[in-house]
Formats: sequence, C-alpha cells, structure tokens
Amino acid sequence: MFTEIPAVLSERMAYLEKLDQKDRSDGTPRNKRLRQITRDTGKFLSLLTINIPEGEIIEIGTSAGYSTLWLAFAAKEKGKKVKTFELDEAKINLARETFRIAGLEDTIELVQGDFLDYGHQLGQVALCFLDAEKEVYEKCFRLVSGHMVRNGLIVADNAIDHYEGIKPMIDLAELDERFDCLMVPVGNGEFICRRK
Ligand SMILES: C[S@@+](CC[C@H](N)C(=O)[O-])C[C@H]1O[C@@H](n2cnc3c(N)ncnc32)[C@H](O)[C@@H]1O
Repeated sequence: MFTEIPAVLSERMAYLEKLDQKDRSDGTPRNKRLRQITRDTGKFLSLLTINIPEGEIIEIGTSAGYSTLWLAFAAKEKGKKVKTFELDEAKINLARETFRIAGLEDTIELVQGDFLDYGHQLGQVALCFLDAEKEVYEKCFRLVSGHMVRNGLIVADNAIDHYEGIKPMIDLAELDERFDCLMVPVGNGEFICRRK
C-alpha cells in the first residue's frame, strides 16, 4: 500500500515533516510545536487501520494533521472515515489546510474542542489513536475503553519517550481484563490495547 500513496498526500506529509523538524530546532515553544509522530509510526498506524473491525476510527490530538493523514489513507481504502479532535486554533487551521490539499476532506471530520467534552458522544470504536497531552491519557482511556468493539485497538503514542508521563494509563490498561496490552518499540513507543 505504501507504494500507492498519492503524490498530493506524500508531498503534504513531506512538507509537515520539514515543518516539524524546523519546530524542534528553532526554539519554537513546546505548545506551538507540531510534535508529530515519526514516519514509521505513521506507516504502522496505516497497517493497523487497514485491518480493524467495523466501528469508528478516532484520533485525540490532530496537530497539523500528519498522523491523521496516515490513518485516513488506510481508512479511505476501506471506505471509512476518521474523526479527529484538536484544541488549538492555529493547529486546526493548519490541519484544515492539510486535509484540503491532500484531498481527504471527505474522509476526515475535524472536531474543534477538548476531547474530554465529547467522549460521552462516542459510538462503537474500532481504533483510537491517542496522542494528546500526557496528563489526559488516563482520562481518555477511561472514556474510550467502554466503547471499544471486539478486536478494536487503542494505540497510545509516546509510550517509551514519555513512559513516566503516561504510566497511570498504562497501569490502568494492564490491570483491565477486557484488554490485551503490548508495548511496541516503533517510533517513540506505541502502547497497544486490544479489546478482547
Ligand atoms: C503530540 S500533538 C499531536 C500530533 C499529531 N497526532 C501528529 O502526529 O501529527 C498533541 C496535540 O493534542 C492536542 N490536545 C491536547 N489535549 C487535547 C484534548 N484534550 N483534546 C483535543 N486535543 C488535545 C494539542 O493541542 C496538540 O496539538
């Protein structure tokens, strides 16, 4: 599938990768940085998404839409959509531009606001990519876990480089008998919870 990424999509991905690199080296304050997933993590998300069961695909933490592109690329192949949540207005504007340029506006629904205010509206979830502030991971897990379909996946980013920050969520998930959990050393570490 990676040989079939449309040019407009791979060009926007490359543009965002450069923007993210620039952010990391030019002193941009942390809250303004894009803080994107790695390219390997993006590919990993696409591979997971192409094989998920029926249900919603959601993302918590859009930033400029880089990770959303990897989710949506695979979702589109399956005729599915991605719903992604973002708080920050400047990043929302950049994400809208991303989805328009990549021709994925019909595949992606961008929700402006705090995911924690929307959690109660969730339907049946097949895949949740969690990449927000580390302090909210545990709350997000509590909100999403009851909505997961059988074989659905919660994938939490930064599980290795911010292990201490998200440990409360990891501990909670590992004690939860509804889930099989695994730390995957791709990118910055992806903690995967599969609904049994
Ligand atoms: C690490 S960045 C996301 C990077 C993005 N997933 C990517 O790889 O391209 C985290 C983003 O989550 C957003 N965020 C943090 N807490 C949130 C919340 N409770 N609801 C929605 N967005 C949130 C932040 O504004 C920030 O843009």
